[in-house]
Amino acid sequence: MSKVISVTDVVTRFGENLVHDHVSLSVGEGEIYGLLGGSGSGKSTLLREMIMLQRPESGHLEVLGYELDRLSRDQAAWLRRQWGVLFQAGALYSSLTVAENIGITLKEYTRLPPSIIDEIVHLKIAMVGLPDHAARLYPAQLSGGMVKRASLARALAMDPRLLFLDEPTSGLDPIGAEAFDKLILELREMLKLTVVMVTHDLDSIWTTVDRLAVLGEKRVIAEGTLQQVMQQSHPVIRQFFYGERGRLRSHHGK
Ligand SMILES: Nc1ncnc2c1ncn2[C@@H]1O[C@H](COP(=O)(O)OP(=O)(O)OP(=O)(O)O)[C@@H](O)[C@H]1O
Repeated sequence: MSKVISVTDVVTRFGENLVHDHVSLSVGEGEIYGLLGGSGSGKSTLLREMIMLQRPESGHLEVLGYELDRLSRDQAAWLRRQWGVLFQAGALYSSLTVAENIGITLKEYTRLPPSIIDEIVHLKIAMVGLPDHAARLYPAQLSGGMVKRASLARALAMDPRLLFLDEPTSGLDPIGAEAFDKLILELREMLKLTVVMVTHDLDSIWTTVDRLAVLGEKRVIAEGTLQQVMQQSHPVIRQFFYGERGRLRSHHGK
């Protein structure tokens, strides 16, 4: 499997706070890759580094064959259009309708006529399982699950090859979270996406993730398939998957 993201020896520091101390991992094409770890272990920061919102102090990140610290402006602009991002809070513009939120990047980055943009917007709305009338609603008129789906539709507006998700199921009830996981799996199949997902939702990990890295103690404690990672005896991993009582913390099998 070819690599689409390589993180090599990344060191990240905020003032005195050393967050990553030589973190390395790689994401293969077409994978749903989970970034796991306790609160403050640097998952979101690593995701932000992958999408060029932040730079590490040292080390290398390579995405789709490009080293992120050696890009021309044109290459950086091209690369930014190869991914869609779903941030934790959804981050839709509250003064725009769902359709306007989804169409905004198409308006900005393409010269497509409004009628075609409108068609694409409605296609994306259908793709994420929202009813067509949701196009006319404002974010405040949506349920939590609908906000996630509308944000996902916006992330998919430019037909990205990569999708970055930061805690996609947080704030959803178990049924909503399960439906969202199913949607991610369907979209990966349909659109041949590679997905990087920050999560600590165990059910989500069981059902969606192909490979994962567990961050802890400022580094990658384990990387591999769920089976490979669960075989590790590191206390952080035992605690994460087996909890205080040493019993497996999820009922779902993959
Ligand atoms: N912009 C910033 N300035 C200063 N410190 C930061 C900044 N961003 C993150 N940090 C710190 O870096 C550490 C890692 O934060 P990060 O949000 O990446 O962790 P996380 O694993 O995603 O945590 P959570 O699961 O709680 O979201 C934390 O100690 C945080 O306070």
